[in-house]
Amino acid sequence: MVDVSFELRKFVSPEFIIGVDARKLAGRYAKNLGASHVFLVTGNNLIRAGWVRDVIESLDSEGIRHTLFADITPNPRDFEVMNGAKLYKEAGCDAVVALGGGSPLDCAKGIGIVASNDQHILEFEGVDNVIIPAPPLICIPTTAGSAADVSQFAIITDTARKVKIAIISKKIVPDISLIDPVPLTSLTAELTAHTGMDALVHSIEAYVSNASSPVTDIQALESIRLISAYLPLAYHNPDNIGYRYKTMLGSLLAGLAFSNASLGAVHAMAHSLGGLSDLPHGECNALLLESVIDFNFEVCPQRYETIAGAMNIDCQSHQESQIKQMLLHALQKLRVELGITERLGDLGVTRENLSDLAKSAMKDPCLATNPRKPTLSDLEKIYEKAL
Ligand SMILES: NC(=O)c1ccc[n+]([C@@H]2O[C@H](COP(=O)([O-])OP(=O)(O)OC[C@H]3O[C@@H](n4cnc5c(N)ncnc54)[C@H](O)[C@@H]3O)[C@@H](O)[C@H]2O)c1
Ligand SMILES: [Fe+2]
Repeated sequence: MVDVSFELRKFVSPEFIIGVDARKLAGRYAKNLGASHVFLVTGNNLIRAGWVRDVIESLDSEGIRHTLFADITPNPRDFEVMNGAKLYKEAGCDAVVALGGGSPLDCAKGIGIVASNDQHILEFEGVDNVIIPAPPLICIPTTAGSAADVSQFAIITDTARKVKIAIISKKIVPDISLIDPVPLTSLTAELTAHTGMDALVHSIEAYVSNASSPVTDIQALESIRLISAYLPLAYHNPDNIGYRYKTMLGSLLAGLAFSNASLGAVHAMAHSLGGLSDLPHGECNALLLESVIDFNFEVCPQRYETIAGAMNIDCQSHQESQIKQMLLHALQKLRVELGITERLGDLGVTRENLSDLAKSAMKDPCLATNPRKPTLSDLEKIYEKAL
């Protein structure tokens, strides 16, 4: 039998440029992609912080027109994508540039596929349901979190069903990602914490995923090392570009890992929570992570021990049960240091919500790669532990 590590595997990633001021290359890369009129998808905080102005100046300097679209909320909604696609067509755009956290980036991915396929965004739910490629897409992430700029995922809220759907397709991998640590300096401490924990959960879930591979393992472990060491430093020193760069690098590596190894129960359950109660995605992940590890640990203790090692926890000569407690304790300490101390109950989730939350998490495609297969009642219990 062939060792599972030698099996043929395929990986997708966009072309990416990483470094200080990468955002200012938007015009040059849009020109390389043949753009003449860019649809610029972003959010109001990014306009206020001045990052959008930098991108517009860069487009102007190459003689590229733009139409601005910033009518987007966190946990982007289906109708926001549809409105954007309508405006894209009416304005006669031929490329998309997205600047923001995961929400504008995912919305931009959605706008692209709706515009090229003339379908409703919710029809693309699931794996490989995009037929016609989207127009050229350049992404500029402003959080060290979602890594939507390198992933083959887009997460959109189905407002009728109150769930977040996952669209997973090679056709929504951006063409270019311009990864710049500078925009991270306008993140509040709370956003730094939430988005950074999202990135850490990406790498942990990719590493224990049952679709992990030697390539994604290297990316995930280095990402865990970088984020656990530098996220607290960036949180306490928000203007330090060096620390911001390390968290951005950690987020990029996590993105490459999870885009190709997929995620797990934390994300399935966080999508369900975000759809029902519109809570910040990273915060949902942070509040569920320890309970999910408590559930998963027994099926892959070695993997979790390696994660603990990457977090600089000295596990040598400890038994499995002790290692589990040491890892959970270190994650709790990190979460508290980052000011994430509330519980799901404090955020308005009630016992009556648990059954619906568990039902919709059961249907999320991220659950398929969780190392331990949960039942509906397992998921309810995990939510309950975090309540
Ligand atoms: N596509 C994927 O692969 C993927 C992966 C993980 C999460 N997601 C999705 O991404 C979304 C979360 O994205 P996110 O956590 O990056 O945040 P976000 O885009 O939802 O933004 C959250 C808040 O941060 C603000 N913000 C973002 N960058 C800022 C900056 N540099 N300065 C000041 N304010 C800033 C935004 O204006 C917003 O108010 C969720 O919908 C989640 O489901 C997608
Ligand atoms: Fe995420």
